[in-house]
Amino acid sequence: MIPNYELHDGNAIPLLGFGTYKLNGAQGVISMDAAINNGYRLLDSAFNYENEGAVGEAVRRSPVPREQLFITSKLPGRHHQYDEALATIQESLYRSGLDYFDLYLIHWPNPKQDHYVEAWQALIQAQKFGLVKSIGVSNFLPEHIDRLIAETGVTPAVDQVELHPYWSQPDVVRYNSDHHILTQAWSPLGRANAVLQEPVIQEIAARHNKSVAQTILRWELQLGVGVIPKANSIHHQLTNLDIFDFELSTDEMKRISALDRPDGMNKNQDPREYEEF
Ligand SMILES: NC(=O)C1=CN([C@@H]2O[C@H](COP(=O)(O)OP(=O)(O)OC[C@H]3O[C@@H](n4cnc5c(N)ncnc54)[C@H](OP(=O)(O)O)[C@@H]3O)[C@@H](O)[C@H]2O)C=CC1
Ligand SMILES: O=C(O)C(=O)[C@@H](O)[C@H](O)C(=O)CO
Repeated sequence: MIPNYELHDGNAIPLLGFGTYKLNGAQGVISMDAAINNGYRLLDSAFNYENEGAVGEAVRRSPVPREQLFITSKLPGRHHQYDEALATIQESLYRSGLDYFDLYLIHWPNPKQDHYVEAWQALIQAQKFGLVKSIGVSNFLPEHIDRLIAETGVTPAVDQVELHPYWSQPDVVRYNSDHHILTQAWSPLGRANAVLQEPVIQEIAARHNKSVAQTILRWELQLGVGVIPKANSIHHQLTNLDIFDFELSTDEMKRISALDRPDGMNKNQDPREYEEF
């Protein structure tokens, strides 16, 4: 039901996945388990979410074979130095109880700290060791990716960035597409902020008999972007999957894209400045 995208390394990734930020502990496992039962195959986690153990437990509880699931985790900023990065990827695996991740990302470039190139070298090595199948980055701008390619010769397979109608980053999406890097949208629903009350999208959604959230996710897919909405609510989980039976027109796509605004970032986490450890 969910289409895959073929990454430049030959691996396939579902274009719609399940975000797990803030899904922790037993309730987190229940929510992730429900998501898999409802049809999601990709779970997006991170070392810093402190829920890699819950992700692993949901995978083990699921009747879906491990090889049909796609599990992502991410390297935190405090462990960018090469040896620490490799040990952290191993620690992520121990926490999850999994043998490998399908995708591992550098969570933030932290350009002031300036160790993201050696973090990338560690991800390249982890892929060679078989700890991770695909490697990528998150919150990287073209200038950061240019440097990774220039200094290592290896292009990330994925760039996971903030993307929703108020912050659609067309330059990043174009750069990634030109380099066969899949852009994946985090907070694709703007973390349920005012965008869900946006009149332009309400009008377009009503025309298609869909919700605003479904219309936004559809707009993102038609931009060529993967999406990982988080939903604890079962109703949200199900409706977010139901976005493959309608299509937005070119004009509707343009009207939603026109909502982009200079102050549209949700929490002012500009990767040029923001550092997360
Ligand atoms: N790489 C990075 O730096 C980052 C990555 N991420 C990843 O991206 C994922 C998604 O982003 P996130 O920040 O969680 O925000 P989302 O944009 O996915 O929004 C989640 C919120 O939207 C609500 N929601 C979900 N579906 C619907 C719907 N159909 N209608 C109305 N409301 C809905 C959820 O409610 P409820 O839960 O109650 O159902 C929740 O409050 C994260 O979980 C994480 O995996 C996020 C931030 C940064
Ligand atoms: O959720 C993530 O992946 C993050 O990187 C965090 O920055 C998150 O966006 C957050 O809101 C932390 O306060």
